Amino acid sequence: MASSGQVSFKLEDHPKLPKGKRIAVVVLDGWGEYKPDQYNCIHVAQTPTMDSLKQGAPDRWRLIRAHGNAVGLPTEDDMGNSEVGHNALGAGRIFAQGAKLVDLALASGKIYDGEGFKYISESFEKGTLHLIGLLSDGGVHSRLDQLQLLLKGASERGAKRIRVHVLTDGRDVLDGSSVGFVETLENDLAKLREKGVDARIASGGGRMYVTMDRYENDWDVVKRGWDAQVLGEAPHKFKNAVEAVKKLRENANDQYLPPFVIVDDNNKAVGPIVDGDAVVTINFRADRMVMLAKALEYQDFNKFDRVRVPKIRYAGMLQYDGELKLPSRYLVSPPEIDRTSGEYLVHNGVRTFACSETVKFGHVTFFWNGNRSGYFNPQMEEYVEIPSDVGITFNVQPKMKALEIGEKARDAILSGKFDQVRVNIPNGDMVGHTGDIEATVVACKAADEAVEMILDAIEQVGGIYIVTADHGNAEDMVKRNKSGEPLLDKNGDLQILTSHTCQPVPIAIGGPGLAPGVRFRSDVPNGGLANVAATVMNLHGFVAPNDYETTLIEVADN
Ligand SMILES: O=C(O)[C@@H](CO)OP(=O)(O)O
Ligand SMILES: [Mn+2]
Ligand SMILES: [Mn+2]
Repeated sequence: MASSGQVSFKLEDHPKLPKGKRIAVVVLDGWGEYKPDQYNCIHVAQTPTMDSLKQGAPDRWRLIRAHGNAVGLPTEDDMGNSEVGHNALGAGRIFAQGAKLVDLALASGKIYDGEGFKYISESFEKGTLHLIGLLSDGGVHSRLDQLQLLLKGASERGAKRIRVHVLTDGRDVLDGSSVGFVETLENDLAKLREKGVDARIASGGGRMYVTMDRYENDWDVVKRGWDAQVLGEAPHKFKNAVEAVKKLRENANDQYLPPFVIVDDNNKAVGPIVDGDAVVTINFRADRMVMLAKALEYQDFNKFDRVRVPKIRYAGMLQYDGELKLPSRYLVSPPEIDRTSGEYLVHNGVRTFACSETVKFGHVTFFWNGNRSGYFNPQMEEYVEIPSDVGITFNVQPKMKALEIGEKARDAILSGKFDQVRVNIPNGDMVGHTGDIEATVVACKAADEAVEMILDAIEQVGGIYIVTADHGNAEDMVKRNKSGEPLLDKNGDLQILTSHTCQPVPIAIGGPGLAPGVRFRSDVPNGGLANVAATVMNLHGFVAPNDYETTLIEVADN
């Protein structure tokens, strides 16, 4: 690719496939393939369009891998997620992802030799080290064991006063598990205190209500976190974090716990962030940390009144946005996802339209383009964001904006202004995360209707479609034992699975513009999301770069 230090973005013509077809690239979020039982909401829902793709031409529908090593995660037990899924879909290669890079940096100790750690450690003598992030072993945004290692490593390297600001999960792990995670953390902090380190939990709140908003859907979420973490103010005050989580769970689940601060005997917050302190946001995943990173780092900031802006040394676990260089300091270098398919295609004349609603908008833009904000070429691309509903859990509005996304995609296809129309349809995932099975069934139906609308438009213009998903979610809503039987909790209730899964996802190609003889190859049995980019490039009439994962399709002579 690289010639004399410069990347050539020119793609070779495909020997058999024509250019100029209009192509819809549809990503169903959280739509895996699993056995058809009553907890498989995709199976229960009426999904005639997706069913017809599956039951249609057998060599134009298959399953691909969307979890573990196939998307650059540390182990085969790691479920897929939107970040790594869309990265793989867009970049056409498998990059070691944040989870893995942080593991390696912690294991080798290199994390402590980097610029980022040196920078924050200059505050250790006089200031407090604050660690803010998601507290679970979900492995999607962060991992408890990484936090534990960092606590140990930082205290061994001079951090004398440490405050942890926890965000409870219940989305990548079972609801209710936050109590156990906070207990574990409290034990670790107690051990540090025995060694003379003044280490405590300072504040907390549920990830979906405090701090971890994304794509600027609702700045109030970040403000609630700021007030607790930085200002030491929250509607709920407790002496002890385990007690806080247990009490607040009486009225909310882990994802939505209201903000709380831990106070001392004088009712004073034990860990506001003040001048001279160091802050690390411990999530490796970008989307739900970027907003807080902006609030912590930007001098000019008007999204909410920060009241007090402490002079701190701030580092992200990773750099979250390569284009914005945000945050400017970080402990571990992010994956260098370069030469994404989006960048190649605009250089080769492919005009692109991308759309989703706010909560998934960055998935088909930012993640698709290798964690990069903005256009490669504004003359060739248009990205449309449909505002998501704010302040609700999506089980009350399970249709979300699927219809609107379908309409926008349809109009973009019919307009003739674009060669690729790319969408993410969020319903299976966003409603699946609520654990509400009935609502998730409604969600899957709505997603299917959006697909139908897009395929109709492709039919009208003689185009091609490629329909796939980024990882599983709605196809399995219960926790199961090894033989696949649903597990009950100690009260005899079903254990609802709010998280993603390790299931494969479907991929289907078709449409009147698909050249005769195009079919899935049989010699890529382990194909995964990273094989999709080369496939899409072929359908646009190009051969993918040599180092891309191989295409899933071939053209049979007939
Ligand atoms: O909501 C999120 O942040 C994750 C789950 O933690 O889901 P997705 O990867 O589908 O965005
Ligand atoms: Mn997703
Ligand atoms: Mn999800």
